[in-house]
Amino acid sequence: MSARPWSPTAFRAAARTLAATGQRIYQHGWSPATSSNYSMRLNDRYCAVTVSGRDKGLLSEADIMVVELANNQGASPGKPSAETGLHTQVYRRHADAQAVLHTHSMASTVLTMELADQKRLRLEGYELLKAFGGNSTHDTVLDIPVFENTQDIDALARDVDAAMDAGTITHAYLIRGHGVYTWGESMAACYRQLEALEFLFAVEVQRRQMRSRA
Ligand SMILES: CSCCC(=O)C(=O)COP(=O)(O)O
Ligand SMILES: [Zn+2]
Repeated sequence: MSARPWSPTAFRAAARTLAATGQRIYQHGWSPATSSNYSMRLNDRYCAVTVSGRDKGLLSEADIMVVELANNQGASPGKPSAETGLHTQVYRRHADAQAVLHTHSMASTVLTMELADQKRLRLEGYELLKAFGGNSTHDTVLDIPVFENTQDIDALARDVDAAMDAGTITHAYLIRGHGVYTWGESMAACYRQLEALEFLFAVEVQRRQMRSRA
């Protein structure tokens, strides 16, 4: 019987998965300069999350720690991601969420800055929209809300929660000039969504460039 309120075996497995996933994401160029954070649920009270400021290209199991979902406090050694509150908001809200990924790609950064003061990005008509849970056709629309960037993560988490109350967030949200958050019922599902999002963001950037040159 573990003395801790989470299973050490589950923590080690999550840490391995997070380290491997982080390295994979870094290879795509979506987590430059120590940016981004990743997490996995351990149980209904705790998640494993990246330690703040770690190089994601070198991410190892030692860069993962435990935080309590109710209060964002560390429950194992380390300083949790500065954006932990955006991960715990998802786990508190969605009992079926098992993984949360946040990246800082070139495409999400350019796109959200180019969207100026628009409050959402509309993705429409793409076959890859079928990578998102619940979609079985390209003939659909995915609206991704864009929040203004802020250093007040508690306030941003409250705004995201309110948008979820209003039903305007389904699979992901963007933060202007910053990046994207997405979540899933497994790390595989979450990663698939992230990969689809990053691909479609890059497509949208390229389409805008082509239009501006025409
Ligand atoms: C150098 S990136 C600025 C902070 C940020 O947006 C981020 O994603 C990484 O923060 P963390 O505390 O998780 O390292
Ligand atoms: Zn960030």
